[in-house]
Amino acid sequence: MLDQPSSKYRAFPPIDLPDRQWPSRTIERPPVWMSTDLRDGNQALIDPMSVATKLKFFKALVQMGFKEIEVGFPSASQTDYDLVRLLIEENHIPEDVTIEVLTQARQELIERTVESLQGARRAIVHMYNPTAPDFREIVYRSDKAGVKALAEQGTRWVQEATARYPDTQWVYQYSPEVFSGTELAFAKEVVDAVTAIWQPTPDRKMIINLPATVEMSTPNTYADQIEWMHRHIERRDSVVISVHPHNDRGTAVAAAELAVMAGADRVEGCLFGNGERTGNVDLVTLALNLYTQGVHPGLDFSQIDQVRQLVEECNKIPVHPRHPYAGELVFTAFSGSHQDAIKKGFAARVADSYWRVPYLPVDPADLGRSYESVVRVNSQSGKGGIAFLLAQEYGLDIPRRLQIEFSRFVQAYTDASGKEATSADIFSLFEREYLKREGAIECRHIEQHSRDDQVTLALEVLINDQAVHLDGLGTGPVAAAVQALQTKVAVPMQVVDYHEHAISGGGAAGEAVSYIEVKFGEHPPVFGVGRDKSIVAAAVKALINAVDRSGYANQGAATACA
Ligand SMILES: CC(=O)SCCNC(=O)CCNC(=O)[C@H](O)C(C)(C)COP(=O)(O)OP(=O)(O)OC[C@H]1O[C@@H](n2cnc3c(N)ncnc32)[C@H](O)[C@@H]1OP(=O)(O)O
Ligand SMILES: CC(C)C(=O)C(=O)O
Ligand SMILES: [Mg+2]
Repeated sequence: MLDQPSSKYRAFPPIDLPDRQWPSRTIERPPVWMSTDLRDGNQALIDPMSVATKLKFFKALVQMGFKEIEVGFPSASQTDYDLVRLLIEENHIPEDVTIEVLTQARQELIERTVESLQGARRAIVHMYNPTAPDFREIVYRSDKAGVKALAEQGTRWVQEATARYPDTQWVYQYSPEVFSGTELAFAKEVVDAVTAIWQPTPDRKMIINLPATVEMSTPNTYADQIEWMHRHIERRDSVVISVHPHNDRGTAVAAAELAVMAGADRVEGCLFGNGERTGNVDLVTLALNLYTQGVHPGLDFSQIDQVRQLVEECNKIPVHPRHPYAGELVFTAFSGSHQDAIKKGFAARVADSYWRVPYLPVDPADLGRSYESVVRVNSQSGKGGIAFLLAQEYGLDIPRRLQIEFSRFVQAYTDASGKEATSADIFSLFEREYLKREGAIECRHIEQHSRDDQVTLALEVLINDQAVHLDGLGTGPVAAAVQALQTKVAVPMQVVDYHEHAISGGGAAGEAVSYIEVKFGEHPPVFGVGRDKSIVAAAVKALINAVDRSGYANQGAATACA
């Protein structure tokens, strides 16, 4: 039993912002994205990345469209230092991409950080110091004045160090670390003091990053904090407001979205939410959330599986199968009613219209994911999913009542195995029962002649391994085949439904398939299915399959042979 928390934890106090504007805003364009996979993400890994791995990750981030990438903490790690040198010396940084590096507000670290960036065309130097009360009191044994003085002093050190390399276009980023827990008036005081020293202008902006270093409140409170800063800080037109939400409460994505509505221009995060503890905000989810609202995020996740594989390989951390957009199972429906709705949604789809497939917030094809994974069949599934797989993968558009009949075979199979039935399993069950049934009656040869609206059929069939010749006459091939076969069936046969179509996909493309539903005497109808290059042969095979499955062929054959 959990202890009573009220004497141990305090609620985060609400922000006094009665005229808050963000709740009625919408996001109409993407923020500037900054990937900190190679810094915040990397510092949280069990095995931090090597230079080679970081380079591979960096190139992939560039490919995805990131224009700002935090590549490391070069004063802390030789690997990070070497990576920065490699990126610059081997020209791996495209013209429109800016690398960023992090440093504490310590002079020797700042000097080495700036030194690592020598020769860069443009670079962001990111300095941080914690400003929240717990950090002032517990970690730094300091006070507000001391923390503010450190921010100011650090900014001057960055100014002095960068001035030594005038060929680089320097961008300064300051983070009041643990902004999420800092008194707003004090956060503003520190930020204003920093911008007063750096003197950004609208043409030479600096970045003020307001991190939820630890996520401490509901996302609306973070949005209030951001809107308050957006409305109160000095030199707002010369500042890019950036947010850096961590996910301690599991609401970083919501916090980032509301923060952008509240005035943030830029979002820092990691792919799939890697990062310290519960991670940084997930940039993939944020970007694709925008995409599904009709706003292009400016990042390319059109091959999401490849992105996921790369990140899993570099971080050595798996992406959860239910992770939004990218998880292995997120475009998979197992349950019958979901499959049914998805199948109907795909069937009703009109090209170039808005996406309206029930249960699927995004078209898997937009993320390079195939439809085959959309529907998977287990014992929770119904006819809809089974029919969907047969249609998508084998081009079989089976009629509704046949779906009901066939789903019983699949249900028996999944119940017995306790496992998922793959589309190959389902197709093989379908073949075993209909298309390649090894029954008592089999078609060997068909000859058709037409005259005066009448069709004559000559059939060679095997009944219980005996060759039999049958003739039939009718208004069409199906009627002629019924007449031919009736001589071998003990009860009257009546075709109650018939469908045929050409197969457009799968291994049988170009063939025709016929579905026939036949009533035998007073018994419930039975389906037969036939497939052949010739539509007549497909129809005859379907009828023979129905006769065979009905069980009356044996009786009829016995009678005929007698
Ligand atoms: C929220 C974040 O993600 S912040 C980024 C965190 N990332 C990292 O720390 C990864 C890389 N860091 C490191 O490798 C090391 O911390 C180093 C090399 C930077 C520094 O190492 P050390 O000098 O051994 O210090 P250590 O790691 O113990 O840091 C604590 C000291 O730094 C000081 N410090 C911590 N952060 C800052 C800061 N932002 N500015 C100034 N001083 C700071 C602390 O007050 C403490 O000082 P003290 O030793 O006088 O008490
Ligand atoms: C360095 C800062 C921005 C950080 O990672 C954090 O506060 O979480
Ligand atoms: Mg962080």
